[in-house]
Amino acid sequence: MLLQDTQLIETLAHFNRERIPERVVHANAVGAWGEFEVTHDISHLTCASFLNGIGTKSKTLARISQTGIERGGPSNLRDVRGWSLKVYTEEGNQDFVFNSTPVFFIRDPIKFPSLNRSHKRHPATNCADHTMFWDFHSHNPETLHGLMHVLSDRGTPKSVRHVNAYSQHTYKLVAASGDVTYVKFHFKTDQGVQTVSAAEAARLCGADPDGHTRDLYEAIEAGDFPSWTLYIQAMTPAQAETYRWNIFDLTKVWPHADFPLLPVGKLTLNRNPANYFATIEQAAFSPSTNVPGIAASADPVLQARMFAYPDAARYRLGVNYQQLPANRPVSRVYAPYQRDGMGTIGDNYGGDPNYVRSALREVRFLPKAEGVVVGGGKHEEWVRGKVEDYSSEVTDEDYVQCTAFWRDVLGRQEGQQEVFVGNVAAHLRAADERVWEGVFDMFSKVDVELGRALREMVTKGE
Ligand code: HEM
Repeated sequence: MLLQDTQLIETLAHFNRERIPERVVHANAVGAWGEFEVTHDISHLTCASFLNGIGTKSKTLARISQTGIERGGPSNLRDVRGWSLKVYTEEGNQDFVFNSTPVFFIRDPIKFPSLNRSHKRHPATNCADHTMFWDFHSHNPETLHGLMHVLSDRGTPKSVRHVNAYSQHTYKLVAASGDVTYVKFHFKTDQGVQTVSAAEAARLCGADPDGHTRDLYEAIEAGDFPSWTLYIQAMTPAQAETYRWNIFDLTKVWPHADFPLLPVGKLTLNRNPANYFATIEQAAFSPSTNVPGIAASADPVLQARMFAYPDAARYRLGVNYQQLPANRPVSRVYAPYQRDGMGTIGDNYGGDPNYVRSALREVRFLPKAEGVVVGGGKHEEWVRGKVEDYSSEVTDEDYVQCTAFWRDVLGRQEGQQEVFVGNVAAHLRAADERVWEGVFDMFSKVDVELGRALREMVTKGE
């Protein structure tokens, strides 16, 4: 064997470099191409062209993931499902990077690495560790509302076709006038929310670890296209000023009785990617990727995410990740001031001026609406506020929606309160006894009876 066998050397060398860093969270996923169609007019709320005109259709790419487990892990593990959608519009890409629970665990973004580490592997044993899971959650009880959703049977969906997706954050819709409406987005599955029991999920993790991946692929191949209906909840800035809940706190829902769901459109997934790595692994989604007419709110977690995702994409896929086929906008983007770098694809703007304000080639920028600042919207950036250290202290008010979930959601579904206590107890029993008391206390604040039932089940080992 000689080094001159170039084909051999190239083949082995390339094989050694096949892996790219997997996502630090949401590594395990399925995905598909699809189409979004506007069914209801909201042009008075947003100038986003893909949302204007009933019947307007846009191409999409969806990626539905599990948060904690590494790439290739069993698809039935209890977890929050991530739900990302890229809409390729004539004004550039619109990314929705949502989750399957209506609320998130934290509201101070610096806690995000801690949250995820407590769900992942212990630094010494390299095993999932229930003690650190409960140690984290019982000492950061703002996480409880999100946790209750995951520990109900919603944490073990039947398939990814049977999950809803929620923005959790408040976003802004911006009208052509610059007027702002605060919204929460909801994609509701048209297949209906369906779940499996904890016991069935555990069985499937062994019997069919790729179950959800195959389910979506085979449904699409068979022409049984899954779909979701997009709704918004809409609130004016004036309503936000006096609303009971801080709309920038994503541990809270807006009850539908206060802000009903308004239908907007329908998403259908109708084509499997020809190649998983090229399309789904190399896709990069970010809450900062917004078209004119959709903008981020002041939610500090959303603001932090707008840094985190492009940063992760540059690390994972390289500085030119926006040029990869899955991420490339379909509309013409002319940005000759962003060029070169590792993995440059295409003609790299040829000899066009690479500095601003050249007389050799005139560049016209989009006209700026009167009073509209970067990020869109007239309203919020004009409000004077006080800059102060952010606090995520927990008060009794934080338990109110947890209690409502326990009594009004689980309590109205036959047997679901018992299922919930059983799910929590089974998980907690595997944790060190030193963390039990804190967990009983936390659940007692939701409902005294819940705390008592949990204590009894865990301590008696029933
Ligand atoms: C401070 C809060 C958060 C931070 C710092 C954060 C950070 C990240 C990072 C670094 C990734 C990997 C991105 C990549 O490698 O391309 C990711 C993925 C993801 N996150 Fe977050 N995240 C946060 C909160 C949230 C919230 C609130 C949601 C849902 C509302 C969410 C949904 C997702 C989804 C769906 C993915 C997978 C994206 C994909 O399909 O490629 N995350 N997150």
